[in-house]
Amino acid sequence: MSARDALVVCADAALTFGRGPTAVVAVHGADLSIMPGDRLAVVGPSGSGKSSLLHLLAGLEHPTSGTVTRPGLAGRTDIGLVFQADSLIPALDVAENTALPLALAGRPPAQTRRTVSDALALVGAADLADRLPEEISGGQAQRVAVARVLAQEPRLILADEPTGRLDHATGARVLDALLAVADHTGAALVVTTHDPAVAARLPVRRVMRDGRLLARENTADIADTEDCS
Ligand SMILES: Nc1ncnc2c1ncn2[C@@H]1O[C@H](COP(=O)(O)OP(=O)(O)OP(=O)(O)O)[C@@H](O)[C@H]1O
Repeated sequence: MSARDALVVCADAALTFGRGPTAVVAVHGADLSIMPGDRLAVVGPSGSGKSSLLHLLAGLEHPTSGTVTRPGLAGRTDIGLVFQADSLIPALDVAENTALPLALAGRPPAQTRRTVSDALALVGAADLADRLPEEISGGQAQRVAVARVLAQEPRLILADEPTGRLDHATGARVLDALLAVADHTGAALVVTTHDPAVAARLPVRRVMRDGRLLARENTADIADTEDCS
């Protein structure tokens, strides 16, 4: 696969918040390519710049210097985002929340219904379809957020601390759902986490420390982050 096949390419991409003496460099010149089918964990302690890097990949932030390009993506709809929590719309039930990207894209309701029920079944949330977000647990809500991404069929899934507020067992189910959805759709998957156990579920790991993206699969550094959540 060549660089032209990359979904996203960060070339010396930096992100600084503010100016002058109070400026915070959240990401120092990061070089990173996300290729189709990649499964990548970005692991590091709180404040190390993981979310900022993910926002650069997603185009939610523009690099202060360097570049972020998306040669292999047609547009924002090719990117599915999963955040830490609270991403469901309270007034919509689980099925409606899952259908939202499709409804916004103008997909016919009959086709949407089938996709939504398949997506909810894949993440183990089929029985929650009629419930409101306030009637389900945090872990269930995260699985619904993952189902919503599945319905969107993106080429790249970016998940920012998707298990951050969950206990280990619940977090593991959310990660199962993310991996199942990535496998089902063939999407590349990038997960940020401060939890080495979550990072260990993905085949490639990059450590972030003080805004710097360290070398691939540096397991000693991953172990070092264990107490830094
Ligand atoms: N909008 C912002 N304005 C100013 N500084 C910011 C902003 N967003 C992030 N930062 C700073 O950038 C640095 C990196 O933050 P970031 O949220 O990317 O780290 P993180 O590793 O994702 O941490 P966490 O796991 O706590 O979310 C931190 O010093 C943070 O305070």
